[in-house]
Amino acid sequence: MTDSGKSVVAQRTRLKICGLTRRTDIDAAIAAGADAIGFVLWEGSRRAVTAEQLARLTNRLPPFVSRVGLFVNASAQQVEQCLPWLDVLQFHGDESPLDCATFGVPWFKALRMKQGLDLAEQVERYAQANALLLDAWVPDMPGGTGQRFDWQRIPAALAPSIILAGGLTADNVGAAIHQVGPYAVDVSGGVESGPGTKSVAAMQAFANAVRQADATRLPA
Ligand SMILES: O=C(O)c1ccccc1N[C@@H]1O[C@H](COP(=O)(O)O)[C@@H](O)[C@H]1O
Repeated sequence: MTDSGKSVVAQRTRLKICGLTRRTDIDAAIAAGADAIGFVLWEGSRRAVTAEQLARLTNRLPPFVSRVGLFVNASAQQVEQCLPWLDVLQFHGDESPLDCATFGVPWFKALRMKQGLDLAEQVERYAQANALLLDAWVPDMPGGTGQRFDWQRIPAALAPSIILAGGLTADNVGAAIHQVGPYAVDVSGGVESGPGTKSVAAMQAFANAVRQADATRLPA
């Protein structure tokens, strides 16, 4: 029970697989059990897709799989042209809360965990976000670096609402779930076979590791 008297139900960890560029990889990600699939709409990425590719890649997906569009300091026009094919927006740049909320679509704000970042201040600043995504900080890189950060920096009270990202792999995601207990985990580089392409085996191994961790942490 919480202080408010509401019971807290431990939930399974949601899974987002990001940086998809091929329909075969999307089908395999969904078959592995992804709740959300991510598309990088920032041309600086080796995983970038255009709005035209996004439209093709998301055609006739099964229901209940969220399509997430990742942007880095994009113009409103760039975001708007992708909206018909997206359920959620993920912002990885210097977007203000107003920039993020302007489209009337659920959104995440990525926070890069630079040393000295005042996380409490950022949580307050982006209070209207549907979720905060925590990623590693690497100089001059907006994200997707394959680097981890120190998970001990995540306050326990914040953990159940965050999306944990940054350097996750099938080998470390179980420990991450046990240590942090995030709402969701997000992986890109850790399930790749090459620049912008995914490994079916790695996606399955990652999803299995998430389920395995949940099986040992949640009530049967
Ligand atoms: O994937 C990218 O190329 C990317 C580019 C710019 C910002 C974010 C990007 N990816 C996101 O970064 C995190 C962590 O990725 P990784 O697992 O460490 O490779 C994740 O949310 C990706 O969606």
